[in-house]
Amino acid sequence: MLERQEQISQTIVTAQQMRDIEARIFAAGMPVAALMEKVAGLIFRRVQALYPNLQTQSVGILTGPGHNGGDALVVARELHFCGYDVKIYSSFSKLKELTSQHLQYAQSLGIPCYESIEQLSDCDLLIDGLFGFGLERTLTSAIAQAINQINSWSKPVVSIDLPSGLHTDTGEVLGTAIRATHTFCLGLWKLGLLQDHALEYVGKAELIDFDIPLADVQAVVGTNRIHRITQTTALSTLPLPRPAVTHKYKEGHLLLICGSRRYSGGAILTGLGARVSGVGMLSIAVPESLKPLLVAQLPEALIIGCPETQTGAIASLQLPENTDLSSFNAIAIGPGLTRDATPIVQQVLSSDRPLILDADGLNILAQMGTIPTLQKRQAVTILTPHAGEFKRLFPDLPDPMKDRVRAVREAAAQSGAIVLLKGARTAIANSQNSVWINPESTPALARGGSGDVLTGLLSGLLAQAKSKDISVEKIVATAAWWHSQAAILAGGERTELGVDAFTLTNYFIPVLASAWKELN
Ligand SMILES: NC(=O)C1=CN([C@@H]2O[C@H](COP(=O)(O)OP(=O)(O)OC[C@H]3O[C@@H](n4cnc5c(N)ncnc54)[C@H](O)[C@@H]3O)[C@@H](O)[C@H]2O)[C@@H](O)CC1
Ligand SMILES: [K+]
Repeated sequence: MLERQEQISQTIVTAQQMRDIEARIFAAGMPVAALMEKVAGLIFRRVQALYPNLQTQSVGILTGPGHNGGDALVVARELHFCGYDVKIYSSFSKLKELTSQHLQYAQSLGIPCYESIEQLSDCDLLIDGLFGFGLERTLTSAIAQAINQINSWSKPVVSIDLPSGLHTDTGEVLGTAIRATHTFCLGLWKLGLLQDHALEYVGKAELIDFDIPLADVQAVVGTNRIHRITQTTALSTLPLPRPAVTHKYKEGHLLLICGSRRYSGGAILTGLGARVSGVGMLSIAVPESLKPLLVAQLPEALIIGCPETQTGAIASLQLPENTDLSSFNAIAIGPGLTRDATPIVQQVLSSDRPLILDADGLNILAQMGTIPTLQKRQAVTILTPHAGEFKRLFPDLPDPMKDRVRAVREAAAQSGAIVLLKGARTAIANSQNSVWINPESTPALARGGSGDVLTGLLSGLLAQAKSKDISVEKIVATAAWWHSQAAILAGGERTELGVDAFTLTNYFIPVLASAWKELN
């Protein structure tokens, strides 16, 4: 049972995939009306649990022409039988048959039904069943006006499946959309709910599991999956527990190349991010003048002072005796480098080591020509851009502000790299078309330096990967999960204003320790 829940919780689908899954269920013999009854019953019970004192208040039911409206009408009927004061808004002349039957029955019970949204203005709670994954065109005229009117009331709204007006895949607002307090996503997570620009409409999202057979999910989504990162997968990917007998070089040797005289903080934060990963050996190459600062902050790390350019960037990598790039399990380059360190980025790109590029590492790569440069690499490359860096790296690809998942997928396919596109819902793709989305985060992370911490953390985990047979994309996903969970914990204790990047690094181990305790 737990395994089923976990698999359902990891799956994200498009509208077409959801349609195909439902088609299989109906073809196997499940009656459409029975499924609607079952799903709406589950929604009704969640509404009751969320709003236990509503019996004295009134509930407005917004119904559209399709089965999303049908679901809402079943909820209306159940609330009515439980003694709730229910009102229905239905303004469509043509309804799907099942929806029409439910409306007819609701009216026969004496539930009032209105064509004007104004009649619901005194309701205490609204249930949004206008459109679900069947919405296919931009909303206009009367229905768009009704939605705008509803939003202007600022009442609690529970949206069924999706806030009406959102595109199921891109999360784009099609004209206008309901701003929900809660969204009860039905059966499987819809992709649009995990796209950045949908978030201000979705409210608190939860999944209503209605027992979709896993075989149908598997048959439709196959290997071309969009994964929702969960605590379970993240924890199973971490290099824990360690073997009883080991030593520091067996637990990963990481090289960070970062910092300049102008930007020394980036090097410190990347180092602190790597520290919390638990990596066995940490070496940090910085311009010579930064060495004392780094030694003071990270006494356990081997700080490599390198010759500097006139501007204070690293001029050449001067590794210790008996060490070359092949001594490291992973290399990360970028934070605080400045573009004057271009030759160093070129040097590490031509190495055969797993490589993480961030910040100026990405800007330098963009100047070199992202795709042709990366196609020459044999070893794994991970890019961690925000939207602006993404556009510089991949100027010809779809705008990451519009459809982040499509953008990151194409970037990975064309470059062969694993691409982590930062955002409120960070999306990660590999060149085999698989995608991972981090479903929880906090705006507390929107400040300078938090990306440097992520780069350090991710690099430290990647360097330790040798000791466990786990795919690199899962490690990237785990780093994104851990990073945001630490920020959520920090934000909960200190408010969203209290999570500067340095403070953030103190929350990684507490958040992990409590998740690990829960598991064991
Ligand atoms: N098929 C089923 O039995 C199940 C369906 N479910 C519900 O059914 C929903 C999907 O149902 P449907 O496929 O009927 O789709 P929807 O209920 O999302 O709406 C589709 C209807 O809206 C119309 N429409 C689309 N865009 C429009 C626009 N811009 N302006 C005006 N009308 C527009 C379409 O012509 C169609 O009649 C899910 O979101 C979910 O709520 C769930 O209950 C699970 C089971
Ligand atoms: K809806």
